[in-house]
Amino acid sequence: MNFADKLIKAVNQKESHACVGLDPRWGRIPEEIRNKAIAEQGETLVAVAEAIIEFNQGIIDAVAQYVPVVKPQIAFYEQYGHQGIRAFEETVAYAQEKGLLVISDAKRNDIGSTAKAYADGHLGTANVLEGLTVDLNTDALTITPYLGCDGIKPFVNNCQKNDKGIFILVKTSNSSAHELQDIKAEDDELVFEKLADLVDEWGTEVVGEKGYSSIGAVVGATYPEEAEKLRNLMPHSYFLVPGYGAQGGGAEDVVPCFNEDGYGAVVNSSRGIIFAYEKEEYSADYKKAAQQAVINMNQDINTALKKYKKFAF
Ligand SMILES: O=C(O)c1cc(=O)[nH]c(=O)n1[C@@H]1O[C@H](COP(=O)(O)O)[C@@H](O)[C@H]1O
Repeated sequence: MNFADKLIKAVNQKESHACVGLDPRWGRIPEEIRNKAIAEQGETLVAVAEAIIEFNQGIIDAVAQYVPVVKPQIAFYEQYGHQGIRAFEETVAYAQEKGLLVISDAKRNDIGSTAKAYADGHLGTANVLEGLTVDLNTDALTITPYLGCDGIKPFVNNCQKNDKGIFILVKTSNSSAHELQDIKAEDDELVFEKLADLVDEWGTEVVGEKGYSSIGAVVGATYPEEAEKLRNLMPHSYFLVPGYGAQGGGAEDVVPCFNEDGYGAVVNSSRGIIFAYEKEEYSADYKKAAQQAVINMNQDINTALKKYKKFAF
């Protein structure tokens, strides 16, 4: 099944457009988890990996019933070397075991021949031995577009071949996004609009039964006006929408990322969910807090969609 169809099926099952970002920060993992890992493994990177794995598994158990997809950002793992990568792999495997789709947020790209290695590692099978599986193998991957189409093709090929998805950075959520993305390109079109045209074009071969392509776009919740334009430029692309919660984006801000059919975007929140236990209004138990935060986020988004879109849960 095409990735976009898989995503929509999962969205329908959970009645949720939310994505939980698994971005663990050592100092914000509950103290009892950190202390236990250090007691068992000493002050080592093995302890760091064990703490991350236990924390993530707790979050996954708490939210799996309520969201279709999770997004581990690989920077929070690879900073701890091979132990961090082990934690990433075990997190991905656990999430998939619990029926969640996994977007690997690794923002990859390179010249075509190197991009193929990235594509095979994250969205396929490294071509070494028959039957060898790759533990980084996720359902979708974030991609930077800077190198042009030869760096994109290997990812698109693997999406087609292996029913995977990609989300290409089009309009990012950060405050300096405009420095490059809003530069005027040809015909007064801005760079991010030109990118949107390309994403739409790259997606034409990978459209699923529900009318959405597996070639998606990253569009920040912090730019609702631009999102409206982008929705029109890429009617068949699914959007990954970061910036909700900790970066200030709210439910009304993400509405323009959706089509009238009530689909077309998954909204990510990382810190707002996984560290909800630090806030007074939530339980001090990090799992209960994450679960409540996700329930609130679903309600928030579904209510806003009901108000503005023809179809919604
Ligand atoms: O590709 C992304 O996911 C991404 C793109 C973007 O434009 N902005 C953005 O914040 N992200 C990621 O989305 C997550 C946002 O985390 P919170 O701000 O904690 O919700 C982080 O993993 C970011 O790396």
